[in-house]
Amino acid sequence: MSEPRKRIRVRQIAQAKAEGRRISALTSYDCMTARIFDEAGIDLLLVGDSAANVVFGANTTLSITVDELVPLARAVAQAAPHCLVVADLPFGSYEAGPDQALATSIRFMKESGVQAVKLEGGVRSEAMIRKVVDAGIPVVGHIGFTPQSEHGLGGHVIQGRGAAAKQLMEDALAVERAGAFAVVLEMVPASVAAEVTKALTIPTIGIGAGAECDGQILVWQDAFGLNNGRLPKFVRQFAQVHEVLRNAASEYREAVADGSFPNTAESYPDIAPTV
Ligand SMILES: Nc1nc(=O)c2c([nH]1)NC[C@@H]1CN(c3ccc(C(=O)N[C@@H](CCC(=O)O)C(=O)O)cc3)CN21
Ligand SMILES: CC(C)C(=O)C(=O)O
Ligand SMILES: [Mg+2]
Repeated sequence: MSEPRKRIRVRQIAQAKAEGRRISALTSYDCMTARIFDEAGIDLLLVGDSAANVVFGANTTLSITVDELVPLARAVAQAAPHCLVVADLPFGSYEAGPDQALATSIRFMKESGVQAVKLEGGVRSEAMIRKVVDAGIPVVGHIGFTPQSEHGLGGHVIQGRGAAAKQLMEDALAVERAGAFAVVLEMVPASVAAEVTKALTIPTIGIGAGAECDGQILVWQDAFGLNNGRLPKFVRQFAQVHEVLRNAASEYREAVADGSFPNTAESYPDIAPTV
């Protein structure tokens, strides 16, 4: 008999890099997808502030609040017993300083049951990461294109190209030095991400950062084709869920319209049949 699958912990994520095993990560925002991705053996689930876009319909991630993200994080943490579950700290919930970062992280740990938090920024966020880590809360960093600063960065701009590679490396080293157990690299040239991955002892998890990162993450609605809008270049569609759901909804509508749903088996008789 095989041993029951245990929850993946920060230690196993670090081990994966040492042993050259790639880390698979996806976003999740609800109990149903969390259960499915857990069953599929995904290592890490991120309750991303991208919920602002793919759950609440906003154009940027800036508007989502801690009060909005905590219940989604609770749903995911509860439904995924084997994945390492990480929650994003929303914009405005940690930048004021280490004390704010810790207070928000403690809220996520107490109220949602996630096992780690993620926050954006390298050198500029070093003190915040250190404070949270020192309280015993595992932290994932996030550098390169950081969506919460998209207005400052001037849109969805590739980071770390040419001379900017040096700053990206400094950000990566700052995140590692501060005690983060992993770092997301978003929208950076593959060659630069490869250099950063080699320079760090903690795993890099790429999104638009090439194949040489220690792991990959995608927003699930992009990866599985629920989102059929314009997708970033780094997305591969592994399924077409939008079509599956639209066809199912059309069939349901037709069955209701022509009276074929519900049939007798889907209805209650007045008196239960005797066996
Ligand atoms: N659905 C979704 N997927 C994501 O990957 C994602 C979010 N939402 N929300 C938070 C951030 C924002 N991210 C984004 C959003 C858009 C582009 C994008 O459109 N990129 C274009 C080029 C830039 C442009 O023209 O705006 C590309 O083709 O890669 C990239 C990353 C990544 N994250
Ligand atoms: C795309 C990932 C890394 C993210 O931060 C999010 O989904 O919010
Ligand atoms: Mg995010």
